[in-house]
Amino acid sequence: MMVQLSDAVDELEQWDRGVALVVHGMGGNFCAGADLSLAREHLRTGADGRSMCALMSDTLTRLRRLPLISVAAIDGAAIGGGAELATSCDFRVAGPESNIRFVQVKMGVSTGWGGGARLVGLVGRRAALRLLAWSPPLAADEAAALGLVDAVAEEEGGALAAAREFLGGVLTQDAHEAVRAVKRVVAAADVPVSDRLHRAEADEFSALWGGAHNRMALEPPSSPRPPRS
Ligand SMILES: CC[C@@H](C(=O)O)C(=O)SCCNC(=O)CCNC(=O)[C@H](O)C(C)(C)COP(=O)(O)OP(=O)(O)OC[C@H]1O[C@@H](n2cnc3c(N)ncnc32)[C@H](O)[C@@H]1OP(=O)(O)O
Repeated sequence: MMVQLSDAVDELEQWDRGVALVVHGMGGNFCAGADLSLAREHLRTGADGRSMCALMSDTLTRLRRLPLISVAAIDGAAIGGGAELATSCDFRVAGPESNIRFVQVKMGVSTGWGGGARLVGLVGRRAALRLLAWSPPLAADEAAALGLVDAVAEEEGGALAAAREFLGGVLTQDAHEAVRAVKRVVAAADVPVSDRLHRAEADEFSALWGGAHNRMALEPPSSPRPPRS
């Protein structure tokens, strides 16, 4: 999935007539983060963790810098890397029963895909630290109150339709080139800072990935693991 996402962003970078993008999940959840089976079997060391961060940080940064207005349509769970993916979009629209949870600390790591730095930008320093260090599951209305979610759909399963509605004004006005231009202007504003912060975040992540706490947290639920909350 990580490679497929990177390939999809490659394609979107070539889409010169587009104005908007909605990122959504399938099967009732937005995204459950990294594939835990893959991580258990094939991503065992800090060096593996660094490679994963390099790919995902690059992919999500490129997604964020596309000259398209991007909206994450969040029904169900956005967990771990899934929460980081949600922060890489320009806006988030969530179903009323959805939840966003940064479980990284429970997994024995920090954020590593640039989501920590983006979260500070979205909700501020104190709220970001609370969401990252305590890992509470964040309900849609609480996320909206923090400014992490921009609109809450009327019913669960309705995030995709609500995201389209949210974008309505941008899609109907005859100013595609101008919208792409303002998105490029906004995206350029955070380039030097975000590149430096994302490298530091990947350093923190890879120093912890593959460590004892992380290995235990990656075990299947039937095995002993640290409590999540
Ligand atoms: C390296 C990045 C790192 C980070 O930065 O944090 C991560 O992203 S680590 C991954 C963090 N994600 C999780 O811990 C997700 C754990 N999963 C859940 O909380 C729940 O499964 C869910 C996503 C909320 C869905 O719950 P529900 O609808 O009740 O379904 P199930 O729990 O029965 O799950 C169905 C099925 O899917 C498997 N599953 C779920 N998440 C993952 C995952 N991340 N990787 C691989 N497989 C996952 C789950 O094991 C079930 O499988 P089966 O038992 O075979 O049906």
